[in-house]
Amino acid sequence: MRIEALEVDRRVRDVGLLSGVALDAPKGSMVGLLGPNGSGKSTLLRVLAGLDRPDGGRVLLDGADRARLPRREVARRVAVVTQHTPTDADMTVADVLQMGRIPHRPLLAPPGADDERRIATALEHAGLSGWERRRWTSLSGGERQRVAIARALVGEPELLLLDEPTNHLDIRHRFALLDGLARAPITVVAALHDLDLAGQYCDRIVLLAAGHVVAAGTPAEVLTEETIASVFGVAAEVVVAPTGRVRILLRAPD
Ligand SMILES: Nc1ncnc2c1ncn2[C@@H]1O[C@H](COP(=O)(O)OP(=O)(O)OP(=O)(O)O)[C@@H](O)[C@H]1O
Repeated sequence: MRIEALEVDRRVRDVGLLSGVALDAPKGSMVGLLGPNGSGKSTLLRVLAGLDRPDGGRVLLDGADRARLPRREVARRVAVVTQHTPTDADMTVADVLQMGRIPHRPLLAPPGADDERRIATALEHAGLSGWERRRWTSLSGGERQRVAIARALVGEPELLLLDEPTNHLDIRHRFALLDGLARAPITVVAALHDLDLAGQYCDRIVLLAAGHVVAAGTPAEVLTEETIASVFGVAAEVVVAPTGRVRILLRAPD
């Protein structure tokens, strides 16, 4: 599924959080939302996810205004993982993943064997095989993050919106997650803080600062030493591989 943001504005009590933001994530692409703290990444993801309404502009899903699409259809096709955990309740991991299957069942229908098979597969991909009966409340931060992403994927979405999906993950699981997402035929829009990971895995990058898009394009176009210095105030060494992947070495201030 393709998602586009056209001239999106978002205001809260007359304070502009987003202003004229444009984004285009073609079907199957992985788009990274980058920017300093408070630049508007989460705000934009919430608007893309339909959790907040834009005060101006539009969000299109495969060319159709998302505000006019039936909610259940959007819930079946689009999954969102915010920074808030999916539940505070004392549920099992299997219960949490069953929440991701709800839009795929007739209303009030109980889970079936097919749901259970899909849950087992999603847990296997998350490296959590056999964790169905573990209590959600007993999981570590990184384990919860992997379960939250597995819950999103178990609904087999065409579009996945992720807010800092790697912030609790160890380095091996960061690579495993981004590698899996880059290979999957899903469109992904993810807010990320790790410029080096974004440079290696994203097809396109949208760089925000103070609610505006300051640069958008391929990692090699956006993640230049000049742009990193001016937007983040950090010196970096950027190496672009022949594959187009970008490696970024950040330098500690003297
Ligand atoms: N409900 C609100 N009322 C007032 N200001 C808000 C509200 N929600 C967000 N903001 C402000 O909007 C700006 C953008 O916030 P947002 O959470 O989108 O930033 P971010 O880029 O995701 O930041 P971070 O990297 O710290 O997660 C911040 O300055 C934040 O304080």
